[in-house]
Amino acid sequence: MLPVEEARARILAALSPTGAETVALPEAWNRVLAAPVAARLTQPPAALSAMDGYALRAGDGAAGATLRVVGSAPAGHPFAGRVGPGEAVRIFTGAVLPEGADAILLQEDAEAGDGVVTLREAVRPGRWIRPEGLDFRAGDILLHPGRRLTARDIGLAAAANHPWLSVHRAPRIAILATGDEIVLPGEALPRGGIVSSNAHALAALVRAYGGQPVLLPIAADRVESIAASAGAARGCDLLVTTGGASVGEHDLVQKALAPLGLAVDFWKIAMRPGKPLIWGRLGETPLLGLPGNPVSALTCAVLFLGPAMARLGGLPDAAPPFRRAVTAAALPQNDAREDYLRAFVTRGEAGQLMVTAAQRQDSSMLRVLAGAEALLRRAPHAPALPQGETVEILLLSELGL
Ligand SMILES: Nc1nc2c(c(=O)[nH]1)N[C@H]1C(S)=C(S)[C@@H](COP(=O)(O)OP(=O)(O)OC[C@H]3O[C@@H](n4cnc5c(N)ncnc54)[C@H](O)[C@@H]3O)O[C@H]1N2
Ligand code: MOO
Repeated sequence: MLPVEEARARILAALSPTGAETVALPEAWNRVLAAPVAARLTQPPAALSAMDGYALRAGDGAAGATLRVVGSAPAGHPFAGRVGPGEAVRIFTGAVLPEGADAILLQEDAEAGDGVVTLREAVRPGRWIRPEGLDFRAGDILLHPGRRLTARDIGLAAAANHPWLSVHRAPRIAILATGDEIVLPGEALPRGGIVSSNAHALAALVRAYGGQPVLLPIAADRVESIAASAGAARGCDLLVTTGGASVGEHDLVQKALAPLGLAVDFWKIAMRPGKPLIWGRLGETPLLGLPGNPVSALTCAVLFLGPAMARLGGLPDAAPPFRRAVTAAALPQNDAREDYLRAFVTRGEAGQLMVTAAQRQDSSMLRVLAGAEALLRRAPHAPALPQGETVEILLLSELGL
């Protein structure tokens, strides 16, 4: 069986980023930038006052001096003249510094008279002046491709005079749940019926990873039914199936899709939960076949679908963000499969992450998964560990899950 790392590498090697589309700035939040954002102007475009007060020549700025006020410069209305010796211009925050001036007297340090102003404090040259280009200059590259855009980035792009941005198209991920026993939440349940949680959980996960989920009709455990539903995935960037991945004669995903041109790259990996993972291509569409057990499906989604979506979405780093944590309870020896334990996380006295594996690890138990804060990685053949040892975890909240 294939090691987890190798399985992920093969998945990533088969995928390339989606094309670019242009979106208006408010739509660009959380999208991945596809082209560099260069400043279209210099910011600030000229030297500006950072305070309300008076613009003057620093040489005139001794405490006790009285200057003639020759004009006013509100923001957006630059003073047309020049500040000469013995003169000052009333100025406001964000206004262009008038020619000739090189210092600002704070309003709080000024005594305004009739057409004059007296300095209560000396001024310092350059104080309270934002020089031209303090933040950026025209042509500076402010944001690089591959960046997931934050609210701060949107502000920066707006300040640089970009009304639209070029971003990667959000990956379209088709989700196909299979199984005779599967019904949609809220439907009448036949005897032996199971409510399909996988499709909904996966759709939410796809959203959390910045993709667009496309929910296909549930397929029964019949070759024609699976083939018909899967056909609707054409045009998507990836088809994810759940269920029917294992070895039973009702586990039909591969059998149903083979006549449609399914080329399997690998099936079965050395991982728990998630052993019967399928990776291949259905015609043009990459296919990730997840196991039906809900915890297996979601754990595989974290370890393989998340990275696959990062690659499709144009992010430079697709590896899951493992963190170090300290065991708060002992762990047993592991077998040959890389194990991902549902685990609870607290903070130790020094702020370190402390992790405890849940007692029950059955791959059907969604309540345990929903209550867990992390997946705790156990390498193949990892030895038993006492309390206080370092392990690797994936923090589910950090993944937006
Ligand atoms: N003899 C063997 N049996 C099994 C093996 C094996 O190696 N030899 N592998 C086991 C492992 S590991 C897993 S994981 C499961 C995976 O099986 P399938 O992918 O074929 O999944 P199903 O059999 O269709 O379903 C398994 C389980 O999950 C429930 N399920 C399915 N779809 C959904 C859904 N959309 N929402 C919620 N729950 C779902 C289904 O009812 C089953 O209970 O195989 C083991 N067997
Ligand atoms: O690998 Mo299965 O996912 O053990 O439950």
